[in-house]
Amino acid sequence: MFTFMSGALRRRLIIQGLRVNPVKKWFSNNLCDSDTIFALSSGHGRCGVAVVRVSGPASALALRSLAGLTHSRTVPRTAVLRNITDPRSQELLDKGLVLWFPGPHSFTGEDSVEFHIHGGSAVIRGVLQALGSLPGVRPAEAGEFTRRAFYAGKLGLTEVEGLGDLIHAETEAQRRQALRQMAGELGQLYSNWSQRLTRCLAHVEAFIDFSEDELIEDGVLNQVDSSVSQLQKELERHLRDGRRGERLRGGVQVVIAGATNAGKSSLLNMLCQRPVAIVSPVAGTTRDVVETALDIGGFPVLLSDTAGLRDTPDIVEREGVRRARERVEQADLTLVVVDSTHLPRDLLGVPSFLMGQLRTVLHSAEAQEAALRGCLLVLNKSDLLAGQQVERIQKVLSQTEGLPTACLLSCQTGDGLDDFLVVFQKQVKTLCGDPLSGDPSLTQARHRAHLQNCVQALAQYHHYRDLDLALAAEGLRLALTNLGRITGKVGAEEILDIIFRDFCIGK
Ligand SMILES: Nc1nc2c(ncn2[C@@H]2O[C@H](COP(=O)(O)OP(=O)(O)OP(=O)(O)O)[C@@H](O)[C@H]2O)c(=O)[nH]1
Ligand SMILES: [K+]
Ligand SMILES: [Mg+2]
Repeated sequence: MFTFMSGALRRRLIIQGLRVNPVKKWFSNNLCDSDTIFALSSGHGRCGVAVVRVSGPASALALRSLAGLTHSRTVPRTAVLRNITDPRSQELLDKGLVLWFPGPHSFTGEDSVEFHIHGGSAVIRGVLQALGSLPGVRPAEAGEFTRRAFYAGKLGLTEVEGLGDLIHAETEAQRRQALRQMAGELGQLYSNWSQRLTRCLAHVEAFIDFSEDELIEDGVLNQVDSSVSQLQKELERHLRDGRRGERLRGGVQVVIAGATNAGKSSLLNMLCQRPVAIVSPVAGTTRDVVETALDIGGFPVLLSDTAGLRDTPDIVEREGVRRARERVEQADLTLVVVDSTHLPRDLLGVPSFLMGQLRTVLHSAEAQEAALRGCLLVLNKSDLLAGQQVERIQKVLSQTEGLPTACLLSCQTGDGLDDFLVVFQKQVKTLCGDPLSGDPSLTQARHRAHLQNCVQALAQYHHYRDLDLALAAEGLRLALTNLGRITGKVGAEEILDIIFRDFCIGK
């Protein structure tokens, strides 16, 4: 469309900082990239095989010194079984597999070597010390391999984060989400938005520069308007995801709450299958928040048991109750536990009794609809009910509207546990969403903040569009900067520092 744009305008865009990459400056200020680095890349502790990774210009030297291989005569990316010796003493350290990855076709983009050795601590120490004795070779800092890969353009920031998440993934669903992000789907989504925005900005700039000379077709700005509105819609939809991706990454916060002695700690112990919390007939046993991580059908859950809610003169218990309330406020899902032997004998009174319990736990006069959706009722101690009572209660509940799903169970006998788990899993799954379907999810608060700024900046465009086109363009530029911060195209030093700091050595 604007073939004339290539000259002056493009230069201006570059001067205004759109293509300048501050990452480079930051990198050279902070770490010396001419060093060759090494680290144990497999886990610590005794194991069958350990992987030691080397990256940087002296990798060929490491290959020759420890494995007696000349890089030019070694087949790239192919394992060879070699004696591994200490170059200082020529002492045999181990016999293992050696792989040569000449740059740029390596993870970091630099020359790299991998030593797959036996996992004993003396073997590992010997090889690491031998590498450290070579000139220009030093131990890697946390996350340095990934940092180099990022710098070499092998990974975008969202992919780096995906890789970090993959390393830390503990459940199936977390692994799926992380793999998807690492493969670049989230990065692609954001890059696509960036490209569209860049185009919009270029058109507005062109309009500013050339419309007076009538070199520009009418309707260009209208086109930009509709592209920006469309982008806004997509961004807002992406943001309106109910925090599913972030929840799946960090774990669903599930809080067990209710009156004292309802059996909250018993429920926690039953779900974890170990005695995490103290159970006793003494009301007010639990005071601290007791937290454990669980895998519920492939989804991560952080389950917290809390102090029983009651008024008490005991200051320690009162603090426990305060903490319990705080947790309930922050919870994604609250399991409200009720001692079912306390249900009114007249079953018609059951719904209003339960509503009263919910109000106490959720701490609002109206147990609001939204709060109720994040709730499950657990009617515990069903073993103490007379035979037909269970069915009668279930019947009343099935005919009542406006209450959250209720499950009758016994933490003593395990009756009703399977049905409860089905309901529980379903709720957790809804809260996390399916990591494989639809657009990839937003996984980090960092992305959310930048995207929100981006939406605001787009609003700035609309606001100034008819008042001052230069300010409107500034809105687009700001939006673009924020998208760039997510993918690392516009590097802010602090962001990079945080991301790489969270990595382990050797990754
Ligand atoms: N019969 C029966 N007893 C139960 C059941 N669940 C818990 N109990 C008993 O109820 C008492 C209280 O159980 P806890 O799990 O300590 O109750 P809690 O809600 O954690 O109590 P606080 O921490 O004091 O608020 C204990 O004596 C448990 O053995 C159940 O399903 N059936
Ligand atoms: K108790
Ligand atoms: Mg307890």
